[in-house]
Amino acid sequence: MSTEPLLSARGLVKEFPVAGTAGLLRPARRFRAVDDVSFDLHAGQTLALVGESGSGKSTTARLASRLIDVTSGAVRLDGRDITSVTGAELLEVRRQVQVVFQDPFSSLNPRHTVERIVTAPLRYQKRPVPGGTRAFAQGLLERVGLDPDHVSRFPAQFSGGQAQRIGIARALAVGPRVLVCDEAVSALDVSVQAQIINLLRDLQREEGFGCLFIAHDLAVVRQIATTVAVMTAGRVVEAGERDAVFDDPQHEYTRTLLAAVPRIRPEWEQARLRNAAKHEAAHHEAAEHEAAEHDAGVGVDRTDADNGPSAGNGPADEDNPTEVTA
Ligand SMILES: Nc1ncnc2c1ncn2[C@@H]1O[C@H](COP(=O)(O)OP(=O)(O)OP(=O)(O)O)[C@@H](O)[C@H]1O
Repeated sequence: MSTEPLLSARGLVKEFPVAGTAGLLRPARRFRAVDDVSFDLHAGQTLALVGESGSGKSTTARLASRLIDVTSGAVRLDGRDITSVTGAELLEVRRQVQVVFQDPFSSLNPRHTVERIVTAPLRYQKRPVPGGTRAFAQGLLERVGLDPDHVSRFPAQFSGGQAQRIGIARALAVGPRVLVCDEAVSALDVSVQAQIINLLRDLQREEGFGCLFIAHDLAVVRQIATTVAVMTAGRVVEAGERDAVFDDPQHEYTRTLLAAVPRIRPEWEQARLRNAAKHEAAHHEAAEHEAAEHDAGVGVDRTDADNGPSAGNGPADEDNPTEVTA
């Protein structure tokens, strides 16, 4: 790859204090969750971080998006170290690097309309909403394949897949250059996962963002990744082009990980997937029905949607209740 990376990490280390180890004479012990991780992400490409639970993928993603601070190492956006920027510069990093979380429902405020949710990043960024909040929100919904007339609905009126589309719409609102998807399809049924992956691929083609895609499911990674970094115990043990890693794994751990993936889904799992797809369709229908009744009978109070105190979707934002800072 000859072009400069959009986002790069060099020697990332993150240590957390180990609870209950400090005493009067003993300093707190520290656990190294990320240990000397480096990677490059290029515009228009998807780098997947894979590995078993606890291998340090999410912590790496959080370091790369400045949701938590590094213990040491550097994260560069367009060649510029962002690990210690503050104020307006950090705000700009937050605009350029947006995150889509695993559980769409817990990352969307249930008391806010979709219109308010997807435009929150603009308020956080203190930017005007081009063309007015409603029209802008409708445009975002269209871009992620949702009905623009549903802007006044609440998260509970959507299925899991639709809710994740809302999370993606919110991330797109401020024109990010990097989209960090932290297990963004893991909570969804497999048929819905495929739809969201297609959506992400289409959006990436249109917008050219780089995508840091965190997943433990290798079948999902194979569908979306350009390059893959395999993590275990906080370290990257193998990295390279997707097909090279999948077809000719060099590290023993990668081989073990790949061997654990069933190549052909057994009949019982195919049946489960068919049922899950049916359930999702039924949920859609029920949600549609409920929403139609709601739209017809209940006035939606949007008085605080556009005028409230500067809401946003930064790490401590009310629209992102699951986000944490260390
Ligand atoms: N805030 C924290 N304080 C202490 N330990 C943490 C913290 N965040 C993560 N860890 C630990 O760091 C290690 C890596 O966690 P991380 O969530 O990055 O792994 P992961 O590969 O994303 O796994 P999963 O898919 O289960 O989230 C784990 O052992 C985890 O318990």
